[in-house]
Order: sequence, then structure tokens, then C-alpha cells
Amino acid sequence: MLEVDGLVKAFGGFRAVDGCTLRVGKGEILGLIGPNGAGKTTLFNLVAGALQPTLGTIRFLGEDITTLPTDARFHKGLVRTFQIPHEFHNLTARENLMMVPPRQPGENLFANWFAAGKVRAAEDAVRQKADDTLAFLELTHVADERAGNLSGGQKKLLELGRTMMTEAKLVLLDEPAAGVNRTLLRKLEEKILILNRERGYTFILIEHDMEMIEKLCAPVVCMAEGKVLIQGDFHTVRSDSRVLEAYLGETPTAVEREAAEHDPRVEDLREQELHREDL
Ligand SMILES: Nc1ncnc2c1ncn2[C@@H]1O[C@H](COP(=O)(O)OP(=O)(O)OP(=O)(O)O)[C@@H](O)[C@H]1O
Repeated sequence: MLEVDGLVKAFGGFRAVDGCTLRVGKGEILGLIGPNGAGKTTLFNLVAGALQPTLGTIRFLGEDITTLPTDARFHKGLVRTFQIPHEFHNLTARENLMMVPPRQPGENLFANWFAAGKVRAAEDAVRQKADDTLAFLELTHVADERAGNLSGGQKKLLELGRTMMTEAKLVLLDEPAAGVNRTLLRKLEEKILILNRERGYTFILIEHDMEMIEKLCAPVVCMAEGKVLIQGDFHTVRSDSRVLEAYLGETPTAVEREAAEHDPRVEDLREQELHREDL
């Protein structure tokens, strides 16, 4: 579905992404992990079209999209979730979903004037789709609530819902677990799995929460210093010494080592490793 070849993004003399080659197959939920500054978000920005690569190519469904603008990629079904924009906080959850479909007939002045009935029918269809999406996400009870008043987890579900209002094929999720409580996290995971297994969505998911990566993602790709370090199943990647080294830093100073020792992500990796050994 997605083929990234030799991708480089240089900021001045520094390469945030440094020769990335990656394949994402249809129906996968690919987990992208790596320490801070590994280049994950920059890679997302390149794939979504928010940044132009210095070198390399990106193909989506067999088509070279390297120079296509973001909205053209969006129309092809390559969708990145974004935090709900600040100016949308005063809109209700339902209205936030209804804003998504591009080129609504209601936006066209002449269509409004000449075909008011048609516009109303289209708006009714969009409203219905928004209500179906809210029902799927179990957010019907907050349909008329201002988006700004929703909890962190509800906002994440709504962001996922915005991708369901389009014909999304590949969805890029940037840290979906961040700021979400455990209960809503389980719900978010469940919805991602249903969208993947029953509705054919492919996902790339950047995440520091290793539990979520383990539950949802195959394959897992670990990036470090702008490069793909390793790709494989969660257990293979987790137990690869290069991955642990990347999280700890190759030649850490005493202070850095002390900080890394207490990094919750490293503790998380270690804990899971010990748990695996127990088994
Ligand atoms: N616009 C920019 N100009 C200069 N340097 C940048 C720019 N954007 C990112 N970088 C640098 O590129 C590197 C990779 O950043 P990026 O945000 O892609 O990492 P990341 O893997 O997503 O990290 P995190 O997990 O902390 O979000 C970092 O060193 C960052 O400071």
C-alpha cells in the first residue's frame, strides 16, 4: 500500500530522516517506535505531505505521490489524524464530524441557490453519517457537547471519527494513547482493531505505549537517528539489543545513563522482557 524508498529530510546540515526505506502492506497496523528525536514525526509529515523530502520517493497504491500536496493525498485516502483545531472547540462533537467531508454541496453558493433540496438531502446524509460514526465510537451521549469540553480520550475517539467521515484507506495515528485514561484507551484500541479487521483500514501508528504496540501492531518498526533500525514482530523488535541500545543511547554519560534508567519507556521494555523470561 505504501512504499517509502531512500527518504531523506535534511534541516540545514542535520538529517532528521536519513535514508528511510519502508513497506506498509494493506491491512497492516504498523507500529512505529523509537526514542525521542528518532525521526518518527518527521517521517509522518513526509508521508502525509506536510513536508517535502530532500531525497527519496513515496508511493501510495502504486502511484508516486512524492510531490503531491497534502489535500491531494487526503483525497486518495491517505489521512493523518490531527488534534481538533482550536477554532473547532466551540463546535459540538457532531458538528466536528460534519465539517470533515470535502466539497460539501452546501459550500457552493450556486448549488445552494439552484438546488436547495439537493443540498438539504446531502446535508442530511452527512448528519446521518456523523451520527452513525458517533454511535460506533460510543460517543452518542456527547454528540451535542462542545468538543472543547470532551475528555482527552473522547477527543482522540473523535479524531479517529473524523477519518471515518472520509474514504480513508491508510490512517496515520500520532501517539493515540497520549493523555488517554485506561478505560478509554481500551475502547480506542478496540475501535482501531474493528476498523482494521472489519472495515479494511490500514494504519501506521507512532506510539510510546508498548502495551498498545504489543496489542495492536504487526509489524513493528524501530527508528533511531533517522534510520529504520529493525522491522519485525513485537517480540523480535523488543528483544533486539540494538533497540535497547537506541533507547539507552550508545555512549551515554553517567547523568544520561541515570536519566535513561528511569525513563518509563525503558522500564516498560525491561519489565516486559522480565515478564517474558518469567513465562
Ligand atoms: N523543522 C525542524 N527543524 C529542525 N530540526 C527539526 C525540525 N523538525 C524536527 N527536527 C529535529 O529532527 C529530529 C527528529 O524529530 P522528530 O520529531 O521527527 O522525532 P520523533 O521520533 O518524532 O521524536 P518524539 O518521539 O520525541 O516525538 C529531532 O532532533 C528534531 O529536533
